[in-house]
Amino acid sequence: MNIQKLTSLAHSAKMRSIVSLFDQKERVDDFSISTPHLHLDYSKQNITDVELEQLIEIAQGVSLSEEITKQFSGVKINNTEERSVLHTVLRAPQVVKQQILGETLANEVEAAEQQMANVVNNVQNGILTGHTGKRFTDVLAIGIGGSYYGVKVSLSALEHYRDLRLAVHFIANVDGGALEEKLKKLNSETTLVVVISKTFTTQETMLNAKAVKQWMLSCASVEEPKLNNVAAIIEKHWFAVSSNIEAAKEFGINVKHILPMWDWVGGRFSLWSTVGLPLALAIGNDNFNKLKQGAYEMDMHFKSTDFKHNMPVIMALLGIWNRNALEYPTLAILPYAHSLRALPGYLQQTDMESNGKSVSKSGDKLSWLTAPVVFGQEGTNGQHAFMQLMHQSDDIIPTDFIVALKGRSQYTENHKVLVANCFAQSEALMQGKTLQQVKIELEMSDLSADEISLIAPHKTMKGNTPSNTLVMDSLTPETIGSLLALYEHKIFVQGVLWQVNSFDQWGVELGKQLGARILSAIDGAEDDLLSASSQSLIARFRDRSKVTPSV
Ligand SMILES: O=P(O)(O)OC[C@H]1O[C@H](O)[C@H](O)[C@@H](O)[C@@H]1O
Repeated sequence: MNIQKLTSLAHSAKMRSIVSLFDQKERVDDFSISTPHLHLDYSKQNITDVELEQLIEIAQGVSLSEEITKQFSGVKINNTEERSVLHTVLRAPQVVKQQILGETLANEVEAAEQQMANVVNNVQNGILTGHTGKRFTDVLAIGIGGSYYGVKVSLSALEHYRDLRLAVHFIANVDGGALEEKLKKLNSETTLVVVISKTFTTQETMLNAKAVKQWMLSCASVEEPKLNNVAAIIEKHWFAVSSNIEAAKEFGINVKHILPMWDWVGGRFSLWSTVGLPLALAIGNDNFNKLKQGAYEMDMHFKSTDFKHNMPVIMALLGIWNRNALEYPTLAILPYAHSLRALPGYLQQTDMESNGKSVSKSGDKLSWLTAPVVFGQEGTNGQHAFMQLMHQSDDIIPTDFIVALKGRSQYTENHKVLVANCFAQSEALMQGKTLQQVKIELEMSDLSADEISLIAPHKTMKGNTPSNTLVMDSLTPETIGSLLALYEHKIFVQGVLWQVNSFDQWGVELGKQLGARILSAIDGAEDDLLSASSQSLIARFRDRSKVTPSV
């Protein structure tokens, strides 16, 4: 990436006000893009036509079009793991699957989709039941990271589409308190369990799965002594989604209940695969397919639209502009929809786990910074908390505002207020309030000149915070599919510009390895290579929890 070019371009941008850019008459039209399900207004970004053109040239300079083609056609762009990155193929029509994957693999994928659709139909129709013949009323999905966030965000976004006979619960955290709280609410006789783990080795997921198995078996032995047949209970109630079929079998899961995953679909992009089972159980096959259709439409837009009118490309370039040219280190995600409350968490994983890197694909140290720190919360709650800092500290925090024009509840007045708050915040963050404006306002009050001088600086707002506003008509499977695919592609484009491998996560791996070492140390193993701080914390824990050495 031509970082010098970016830095020199940013020189004048850093000095000017975003508001002044609106002198250009057609700015709102020129700085907006519509796709079948989404509308992006990026006119409140601190950027001009000319600068955007230069950014597009930078993108062309790293052969972005060719990189897009490589991704969609299955070239192994995840070079450190020698893998293709083909989540997009999962939402494409069968004929495209055949072209990209070849006939045999495409047929396997189709068979897995059919298997999943059958499970959904059979659970919803009461053909698949628990071991006592009762219908399933609850689904407990056990998984973490990419085997959790995508399903979680879509399920809360599409709550209105949920089959009310079936509630879906998640266990991701390894905290036993979370597990206990969840299990208290469940009836083991009518609970279907799905263990989602691509590797089927993730410590948290495996530990939780074992605990839930134990719970289910102990409930059965208390309530129905005659039916205390371990294999039958696990066989009927348990499902697995994994690419490690052997490990799932070993766990005791009925082979017919194991749905395959593919190593060419990364965990954080896997919602479109059989990982979506708990979601499909909740919203039904038709709606799940509509979600995929919405994503596919975004794929088509991304693949076939020139960069200037390409929503993911433009969002990516704006992100690069804010991060590397204007040097803003953070990105706020503010969905003005309670149903999208899980979006910031989901994007923290997809964005930061993908692009939080500092070496290029060929292993060279980069001379620019990559992914911003992503954070956020549902609006309007954030307004009554961290947004104070966004208005008045000297840090500028670029923001994505996301809102649906039509609400889903009967409380139309609430929805109007919600939307008004969304639009008001982007305006306030851009306009700010000068000392002069505050003083004029205060002069209308009873305050003395001295009091005005004292209070006025406290009421000024810096403004000039850039933002995108992403608007959809309403929250539907298609719009949510499009929205998630939009961010997937934005992240991909940024990875290409930053020249990183967006599809590995070695940093997370280190945490996993050290987690195992610390666990052994807690169990009594000597580990002199651990820091004095960690050794002391381990000793304190052993002392307080009376751990008996097992090694
Ligand atoms: O699906 P699993 O194999 O259990 O992996 C779950 C998660 O593990 C790690 O945290 C990875 O960084 C994630 O990308 C992955 O989604």
